[in-house]
Amino acid sequence: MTSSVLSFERVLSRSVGWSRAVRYSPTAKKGASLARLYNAATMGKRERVHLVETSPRDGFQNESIRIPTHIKTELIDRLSRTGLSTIEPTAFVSPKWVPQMFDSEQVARHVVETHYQTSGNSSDQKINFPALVPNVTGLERALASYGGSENLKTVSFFTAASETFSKRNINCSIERSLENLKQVIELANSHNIQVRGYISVAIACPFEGATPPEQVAQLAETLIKMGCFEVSLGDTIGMGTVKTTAKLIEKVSQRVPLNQIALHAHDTYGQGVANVTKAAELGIRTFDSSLGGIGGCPYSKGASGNVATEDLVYVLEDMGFDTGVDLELLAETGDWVSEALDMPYGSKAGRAVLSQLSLAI
Ligand SMILES: CC(C)(COP(=O)([O-])OP(=O)([O-])OC[C@H]1O[C@@H](n2cnc3c(N)ncnc32)[C@H](O)[C@@H]1OP(=O)([O-])[O-])[C@@H](O)C(=O)NCCC(=O)NCCSC(=O)C[C@@](C)(O)CC(=O)[O-]
Repeated sequence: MTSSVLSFERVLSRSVGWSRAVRYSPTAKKGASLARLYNAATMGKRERVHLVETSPRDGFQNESIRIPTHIKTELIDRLSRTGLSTIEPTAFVSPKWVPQMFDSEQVARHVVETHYQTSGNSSDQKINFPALVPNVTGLERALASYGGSENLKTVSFFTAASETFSKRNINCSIERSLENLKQVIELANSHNIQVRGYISVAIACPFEGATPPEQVAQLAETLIKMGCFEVSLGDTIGMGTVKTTAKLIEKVSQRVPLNQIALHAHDTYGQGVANVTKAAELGIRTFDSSLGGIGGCPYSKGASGNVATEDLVYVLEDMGFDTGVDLELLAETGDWVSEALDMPYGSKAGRAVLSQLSLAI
């Protein structure tokens, strides 16, 4: 059965590529179930790329309306069923600075209750839910809300490549933020928690202009030497192009191994997918993204959303990578959250998948 289905799709794939063939065969419903067969048949054979879903945190933090906690938690629950292995649920920053994070404790508690203890669903427990923390106060809050390091496996710390952005975002110099990181790493190490490091404005800063790649490379090396397991390069205002992204990766990879570098692309100038594609060609295998491309940074005027997760799944699968993510479920979730928040659904790939599905009904 499986082989005949696969041979049917093999024919289609000659013209449009495997992943598209299985997804977008003449009957999209059939295509979707064939996609699952294809994924099962090729599991472990395609190189894995790791997507870090940031919509509940990065996506929501910039929204001016106060998003009810139940929408945040339902989004996390829905995302957890799509195959994503890392979902950043919330940030333990000051709600005076980012009012949307008024309910970090409740969101974290929901994650633990639903996905670690009571569900008994082992697949959910494979998901990592890292909390964003700016300092040791944030880490302490995260530890308390997650019920300890048994549940909190990873935290993400953030600093910036420009002094002005650092001051605006976290109210301190880069040097001071590294002192905060030192404290965070000390406490995290004592609990066996791994620390991821974000570097904002890695390509351009809204206040200081283009960021010299060498400056980012040095900072990235410092973060790794201090104990971060990975450094995520944030194109916070989405000004990066294929050219500047490639230059950045070239410089950073001279100091940090490629497997410890992630790209956090924003799509402000419509370059997010192209930049991720380039980075993947250059050997990056971890990408941050946000469902439906929602999001931005409250301290960077005009920074629109992250690159859409749906668009990345579409293009990376077509490049032959295994994202582990079900694009159809993702698109349905994107559609749901857009409706729940009364905003347009921002992923083109997601919209196309949904329209194919509605045609097939
Ligand atoms: C960093 C702080 C907290 C410094 O804020 P501050 O006011 O300079 O902090 P402070 O250390 O002077 O303390 C002042 C008060 O804040 C409290 N405080 C201190 N720390 C915390 C904490 N963790 N949680 C809650 N409260 C905290 C502290 O307890 C004290 O309370 P008070 O005595 O006045 O009642 C503040 O500037 C802040 O929260 N900034 C938020 C920045 C933010 O969330 N930005 C968006 C996320 S980063 C991002 O989106 C970029 C990224 C990662 O996605 C990558 C990219 O795209 O570039």
